[in-house]
Amino acid sequence: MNEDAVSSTPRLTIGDDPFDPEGDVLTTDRLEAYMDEGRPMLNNYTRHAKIGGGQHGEVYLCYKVDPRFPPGHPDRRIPVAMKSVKRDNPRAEQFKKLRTQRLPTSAHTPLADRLNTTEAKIRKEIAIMKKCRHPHVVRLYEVIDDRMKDKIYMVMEYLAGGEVKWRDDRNRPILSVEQTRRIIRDAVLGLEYLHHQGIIHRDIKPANLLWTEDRRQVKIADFGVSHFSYAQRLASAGKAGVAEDPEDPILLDDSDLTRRAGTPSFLAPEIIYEHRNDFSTRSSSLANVANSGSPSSSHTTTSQSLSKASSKRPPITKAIDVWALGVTLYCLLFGKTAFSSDPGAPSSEWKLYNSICNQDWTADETMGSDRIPTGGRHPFRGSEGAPVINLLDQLLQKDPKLRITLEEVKRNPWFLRDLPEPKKWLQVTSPKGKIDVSLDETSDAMSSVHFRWNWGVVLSRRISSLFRRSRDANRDDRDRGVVRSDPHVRVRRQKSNLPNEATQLASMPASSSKHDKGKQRAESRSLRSPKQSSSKSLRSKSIEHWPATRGDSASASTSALQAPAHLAERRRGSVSILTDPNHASSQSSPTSDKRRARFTLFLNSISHWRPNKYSPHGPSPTDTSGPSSTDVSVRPRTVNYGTQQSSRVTRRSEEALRMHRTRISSSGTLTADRRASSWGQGDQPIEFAEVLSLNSMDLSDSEMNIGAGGVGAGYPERPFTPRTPSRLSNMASTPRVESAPDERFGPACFDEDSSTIASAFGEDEPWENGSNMSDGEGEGEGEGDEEDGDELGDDDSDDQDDNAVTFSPRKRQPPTQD
Ligand SMILES: Nc1ncnc2c1ncn2[C@@H]1O[C@H](COP(=O)(O)OP(=O)(O)OP(=O)(O)O)[C@@H](O)[C@H]1O
Repeated sequence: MNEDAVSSTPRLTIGDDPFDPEGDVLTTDRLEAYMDEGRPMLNNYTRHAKIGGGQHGEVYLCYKVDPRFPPGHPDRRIPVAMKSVKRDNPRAEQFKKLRTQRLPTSAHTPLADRLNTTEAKIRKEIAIMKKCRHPHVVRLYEVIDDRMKDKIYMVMEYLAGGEVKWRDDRNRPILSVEQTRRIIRDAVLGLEYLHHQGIIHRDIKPANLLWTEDRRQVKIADFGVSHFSYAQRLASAGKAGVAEDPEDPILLDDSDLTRRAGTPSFLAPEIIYEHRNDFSTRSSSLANVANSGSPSSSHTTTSQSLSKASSKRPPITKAIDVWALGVTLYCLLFGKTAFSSDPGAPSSEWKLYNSICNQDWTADETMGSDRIPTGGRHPFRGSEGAPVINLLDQLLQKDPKLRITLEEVKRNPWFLRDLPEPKKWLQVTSPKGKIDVSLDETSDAMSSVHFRWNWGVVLSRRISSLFRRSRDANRDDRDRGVVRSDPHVRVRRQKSNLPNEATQLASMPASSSKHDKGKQRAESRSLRSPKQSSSKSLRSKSIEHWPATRGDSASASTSALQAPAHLAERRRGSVSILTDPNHASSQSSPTSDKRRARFTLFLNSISHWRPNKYSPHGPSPTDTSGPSSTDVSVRPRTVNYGTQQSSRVTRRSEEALRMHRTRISSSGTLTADRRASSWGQGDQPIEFAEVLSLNSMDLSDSEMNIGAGGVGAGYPERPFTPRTPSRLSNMASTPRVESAPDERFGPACFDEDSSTIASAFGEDEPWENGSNMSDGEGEGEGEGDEEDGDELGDDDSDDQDDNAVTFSPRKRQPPTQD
């Protein structure tokens, strides 16, 4: 390749365009491990240093190689983080045996297999990360899932700055208050986006906030224990914003809720609720203290909330992330966690939880490495520390119902300080403007039959007549327990035992699974008018009142108008037709509802027909008889290394859910009540013992902070050194510090205009890698250094031990991409 050709070659991409906010996550079902010029390769990725290791997996720095560029060209490689997690489930052995029998490779993964231990965990993590496209959330580019291998690989955006460090070895803060504000601002933006997507992170802490290479941004990482809440997504985005996801069964699986997730010091009081004391006496004494010292009013609020919080176990909602964010802010400001056991006393988990539930936090006289005076725990109004202490007070509100929301955090004066245009910033960073699920997208997502509402008027007339003819036939079919499907296939499905439509609308369908009930409850709740909601409030005490009723009343009322059609369609297990709220509200009339219902029936009748989607060799799309019919892997794009022929068997999520229900309800790992109520979506609170198995065991002080991380080694003497050597920095995708302001977001931003504003930093000066920003010397040594023989040597030895991957010595032909 000559110079000119190289310079005109488009920038290297991962997948089609990894930085395209709309870009799909690539799914690759073949893994080839080989040595190329002495380096281990995994498909197109050269593997380098190990940059992290978690409970279940390892994270490696890798480089995507673009063969279009000659060796040595700066665009030939871009860094990525590759996390590998070993499939480790009870069926692993069985799989191995099956593999040796040379069963054909297929992405057709029985759902039951997806719901086991580690594999289920990573699949859920993947499913959640696939939903995320935000400048402050670590981006997933590709999933390499070769069923013949023991590991699943996640290729992610590489955050070269490492995790946020916040304390020195003597527990003193190492970040300035201004730096802290910027970090928290980034985290709030990322978290707000996640919540809007219906995702509860469950493990917010400094160690899960990763710096970009230039340390101008942090991004939220590690979705290993995150939870997708259908109700939350519904509340944030409205019905029109909730497209069914092919990975619903994985996302909605909450068997992990029976395990406590998160890091002890960052757990919200409602998670460890049984550790609360009887607050009635305690709260009054705290209130007295609060009133005696002319404190800011916020403390009184916290104290009063203790007694209220004691009456009943509050639902566990996204507010747990807000609490954890409060603890994170506290860590950054004070160099220690907000709650701990009594100093001097032998530490125990029980004491920590007791402290979280029952004790107030304290504030040092100064905060940050710049030692700004706080004014103590109860500063006078107008004092320098009052705004931030006040914010902490609201974040660390023990009663989740009274806890500040992220929307409110964003309006806090301390939080907004130093932003040039706060109003514009608030406007641009609102996730509500970011997620517009168009009708096209939803119809595409719901069914492989492409249906556009733009054609609706014309089409409706045509298919109304068609429908009239087909309706009776359909009805007959349904009565006989037959579903229309692939033109060549007619199979029986479980016959509904529901008496009639009216009964079904009035109560939850007896034939629908428990799994779906929580979803239905959440939907029907959001469909209620505010008035109806309030009249139901006595009945639904454990339900979180999602902000949709406040902020999205238009879509809520629209949804209410759509309720009959929607419930009718759900009753039949059909695809949902999602409409543009404005469009729908303007057209809502008995006639249009009727028409919509007809469409629903029509789609229901044809939705099982997906021409050319099935492999001729795959199982029947509607064959529900065996485990092989449970594949849910609707994958938008697949790169098939070695062969261009895809033998994917896709299945609509609705079918998958049905399969899933049958399995789950019989296995007993998931109940709607457990899922719904533990996340504030259901009427029946579960026994807390089901969620937590708390053992009061003694932990040392350091153990208590396990996972909190944050110790900056060598602070403050050692200057900050970027983890990625400068030579490689030139190749990194993230722009250098000197870059123009608009580029600061790097290629992962949404668009140029919003990127400047959307930056939590809100200003153009480069991030100061001050001497107090120690990165831990040696931590990144050799990382990413392509010439570093030791590093590769390490990798090699790892590889020899790695029974999941064997790097064959042969040099492989460059793979072809879609
Ligand atoms: N995208 C990334 N860029 C840079 N480093 C990363 C990235 N993802 C993870 N790491 C590093 O790898 C470490 C482990 O990653 P991660 O937390 O995702 O693994 P895990 O198995 O889920 O860990 P844990 O069991 O602690 O939850 C992180 O602490 C971080 O230092």
